[in-house]
Amino acid sequence: MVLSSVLGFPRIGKNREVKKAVEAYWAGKLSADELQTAAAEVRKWNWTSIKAQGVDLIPSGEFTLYDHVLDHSAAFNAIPPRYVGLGISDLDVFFAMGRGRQTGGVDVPAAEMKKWFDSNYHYVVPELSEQTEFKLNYNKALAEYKEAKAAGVTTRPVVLGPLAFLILAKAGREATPGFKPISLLPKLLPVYKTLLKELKAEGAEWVQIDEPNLVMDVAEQYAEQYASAYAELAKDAPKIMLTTYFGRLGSNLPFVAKLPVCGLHIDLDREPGQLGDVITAIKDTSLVLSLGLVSGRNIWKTDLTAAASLGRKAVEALGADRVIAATSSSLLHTPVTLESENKLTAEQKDWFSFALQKAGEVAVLASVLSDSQDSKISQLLEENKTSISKRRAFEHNSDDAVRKRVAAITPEDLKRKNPFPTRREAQKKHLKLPKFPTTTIGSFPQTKEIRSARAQLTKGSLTEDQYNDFIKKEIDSVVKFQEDVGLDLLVHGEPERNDMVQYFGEQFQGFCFTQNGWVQSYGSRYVRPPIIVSDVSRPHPITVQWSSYAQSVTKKPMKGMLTGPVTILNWSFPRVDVSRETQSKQLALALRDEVCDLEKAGIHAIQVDEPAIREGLPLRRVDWDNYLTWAVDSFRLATSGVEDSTQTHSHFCYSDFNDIFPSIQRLDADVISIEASKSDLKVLNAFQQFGYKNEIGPGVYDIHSPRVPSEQEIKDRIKSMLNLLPADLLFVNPDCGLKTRGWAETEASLKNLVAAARWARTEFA
Ligand code: MET
Ligand SMILES: [Zn+2]
Repeated sequence: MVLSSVLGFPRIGKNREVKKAVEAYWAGKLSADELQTAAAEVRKWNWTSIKAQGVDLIPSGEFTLYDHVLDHSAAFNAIPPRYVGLGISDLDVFFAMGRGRQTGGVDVPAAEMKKWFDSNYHYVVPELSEQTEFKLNYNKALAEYKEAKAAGVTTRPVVLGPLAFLILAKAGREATPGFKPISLLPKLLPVYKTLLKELKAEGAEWVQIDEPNLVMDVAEQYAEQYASAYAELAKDAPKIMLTTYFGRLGSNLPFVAKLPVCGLHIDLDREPGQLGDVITAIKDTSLVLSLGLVSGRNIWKTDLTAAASLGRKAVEALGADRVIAATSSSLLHTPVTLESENKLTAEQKDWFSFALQKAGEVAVLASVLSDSQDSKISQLLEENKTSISKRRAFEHNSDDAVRKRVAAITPEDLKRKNPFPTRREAQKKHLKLPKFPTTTIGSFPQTKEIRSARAQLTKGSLTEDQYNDFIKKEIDSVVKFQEDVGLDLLVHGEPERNDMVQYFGEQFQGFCFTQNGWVQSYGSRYVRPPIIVSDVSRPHPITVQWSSYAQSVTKKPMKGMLTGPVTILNWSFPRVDVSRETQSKQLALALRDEVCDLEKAGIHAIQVDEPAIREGLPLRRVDWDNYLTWAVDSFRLATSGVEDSTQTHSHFCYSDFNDIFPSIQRLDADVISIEASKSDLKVLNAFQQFGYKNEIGPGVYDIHSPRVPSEQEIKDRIKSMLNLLPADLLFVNPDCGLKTRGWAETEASLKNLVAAARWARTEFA
């Protein structure tokens, strides 16, 4: 019989219970016990709900209060020395690593965060060195397996594999130069062995071990380590389901097929084409093949008929007992349940399926593949066929004007009028910025008042006019604040935006929105990605009224603020009937009109944020060029309609530039701001090495943490930046927007930032 399985479930709670509990705990309003109780309730709801959908293999252990990679670091005692001996509880150490801590005499920044493969989820990067002493501080997989059992649900525990853990890790500050985390594999394996042995002793039949790096080029060089590690682990463990996702095994398949595990999971949502090769490679083994047929990354209802016909190939070749119908990856990238949506039309609701509905889909698929004679199953399959054909009919309704405009794009549309040096002179005259100009990345604290005004507008208790007046007052005070603090290039603060992507989606044609479609981005930060459902266009100017209002209340230059085409695409749930490239170009054209309108309205610095360009990078290098070409072209299409004197900015919240540097250069933004505060400044070497000539603002402090950087810290930062970058190219700014911060720390931090920039002006005059 074909079994069904879910690889992981959203850990945020149906009503964002986890966010609420975690933040209440941080605020001192909830005790640690109360927090754990709230978390346990969410876990129980997840398990019992997945079970009620008829799923056979239900995940446990992947739940987290912050990040699942951080859970592993904490459980394995991979705690960097700066978080040890602080005299705080283990739970607080865990949160200190995730978000930094600055209370009661303790002052530690957060550990580095990175994007999880090509998703918008961020994990906390493990930091290892020769001194790391792995031990199993606690067995989370075991604890949650038992907890589920007590709740009446038998689960398949999930752990992140040892190779993944080490490949995702970085060398800590204590490590000697040249240290490679992977060298710790022999020291780490005993911990995994204990963990797995305990699971087995407790009766766990299967364990899901995630090794997502197996879909990347990097895995090939570790073929031997995978082999020896799994040979070791398989000795005394539940049956291991080696789990890959987000891509194809490709060249790694030959060695993966030989690993001594009991099952292999592959992603057929992203890479349906790999099924044939995988079947051939494992046919003569006894491996169980888990088919990722239901997308863990998107929200479209699965075409069950198509999925079943793909699945049938595996059943025919391997037999039903060796096949599992599964989600392609963990469902943590999808919202919890469609049941929470009351505003979507019946037509729209019928297009989608969220995590809980996807659990139902794998159960139906497994029944179909097992040739179930159950009339309920055939009825569900028929209903699914009807939904899918209705959606196809909708998809065929295109916006011809938009399609024609995309088809008519010429190389000239992608070019500024003159090269950067010429533009720079024009901009200097126009903007009159001092040396080491200070600016921010755009957003200022999104306070309770702002959120409540927005909620009142939605409810109708504030009229549109009242709301607009409120936003204007907000802009007044943010502008005044920046003048008082002494910043040079101002922003309006983005108070009108619920989210940098959602806001634009709401103004564009072609999007649809959920009320509760929250997805975890990092820690307790969740986003609600818009859904692109049809061709995209801009029916009217969007930000012009706010930016020009802001400019009207100050003499200092105002920077307009837009979200870039690639980021809007990557942070939305895209269509699957049209290529991402086409969707990106449609967005770029809509934004190009907005950029030109801003310029016409007297805004001469315009920032188009592309923080998501990098995470959209395909996982295999051979696929990079194609993506980078259309991604960079989209940015250029959006930004190149302006005069030389208009300064274009872009912003990225990451710092690993080396491998995509030529593309960053090809964006040809006049100024870019990047994250450089949490990582060391090695990143700037690339700018030096590649001869980057445009202006650049490497973030001087980390805004993801409430910690206030001292003036001295920022001066030191600037000083070390100047070792690598010419003084006349340097902007001074934080490393990202301030929307998640409070006013008190924002004011203190920016005052220090301005003071440090002023010091630099005299010091390096
Ligand atoms: C995630 S990048 C954020 C950029 C945006 N302009 C902001 O300041 O919030
Ligand atoms: Zn950012």
